[in-house]
Amino acid sequence: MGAILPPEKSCGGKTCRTSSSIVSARLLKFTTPRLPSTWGGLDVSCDTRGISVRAVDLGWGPKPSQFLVRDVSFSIGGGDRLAIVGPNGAGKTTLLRCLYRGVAPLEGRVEIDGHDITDLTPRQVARRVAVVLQEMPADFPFTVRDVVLMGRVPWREGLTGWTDQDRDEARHALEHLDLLSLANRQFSTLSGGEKQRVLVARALAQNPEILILDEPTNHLDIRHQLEILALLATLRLTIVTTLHDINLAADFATHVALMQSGRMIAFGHPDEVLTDHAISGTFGVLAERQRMAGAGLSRFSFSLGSS
Ligand SMILES: Nc1ncnc2c1ncn2[C@@H]1O[C@H](COP(=O)(O)OP(=O)(O)OP(=O)(O)O)[C@@H](O)[C@H]1O
Repeated sequence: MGAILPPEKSCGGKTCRTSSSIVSARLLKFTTPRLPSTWGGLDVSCDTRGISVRAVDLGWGPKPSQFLVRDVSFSIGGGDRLAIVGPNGAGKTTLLRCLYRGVAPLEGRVEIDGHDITDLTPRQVARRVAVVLQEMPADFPFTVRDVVLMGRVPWREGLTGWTDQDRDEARHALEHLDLLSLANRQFSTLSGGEKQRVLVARALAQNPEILILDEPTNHLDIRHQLEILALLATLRLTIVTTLHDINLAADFATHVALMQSGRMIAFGHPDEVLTDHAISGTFGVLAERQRMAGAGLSRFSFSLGSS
């Protein structure tokens, strides 16, 4: 199946070939078992590239006698998309925290672009890694534009105000997430799905090389789930995301990590990791991959049978 290449356009003074917004992301078919690899050759900030992420024997817990994740090792390259899947409480969010330096590992290390993340300053990390978490700020007395501009904080020098570049990057991100019409709305008045898109826009305004997301499809209806993942799949960033929807993970990711009880029990290509046997055993359900008529599509169906 051929890739759909959006036309080149000028945005923020740069020429980019990118899905110009989430609206055009709607054109991207998200029903294929695997996104065509050429879709990964597009980006939002036009000149950004993803960088590698490596975890080596990683372990963390609130105290040394209580590890919540342990012995986690994996490696992905620049521009790869890793989906972390697993049951509730498996340690997915905890692993993400280690990856963006939200906590310091008790064991092992995380490397980005070959550098131990603990050797980098918080600002250096913030310039390379953007994070979209599940928790939403409740009463946030800022407009959508202000929230997205906050993504530019790591790039601010001293006490200077926002630069033209900051405003351009924020506008660029708003445009890509189809949020320009909401730019002057108070963030607190938005729906859950709209807030989610704003937080993704804020992360993109940060101009990161790695984007880490915790359940980015939470709060989104089916259409917006497909749109946001299709948009993310066009980025040239390295993406690490947790996803509860196995079918979305299979479609979106170049790599899948399966977590159970704080351990990464499988890592690799989605077809290798997401097998009936592995999903059934890990989630305690009866999972069955069903081939769909035409186009070589397949989908998991789930039931509460004995696994
Ligand atoms: N700071 C902490 N102190 C003690 N226990 C914690 C802490 N943080 C998380 N946990 C526990 O560790 C386990 C893993 O939590 P985590 O949020 O990483 O799981 P998850 O796989 O992301 O779950 P979910 O799919 O429900 O979001 C859970 O049982 C959680 O209650």
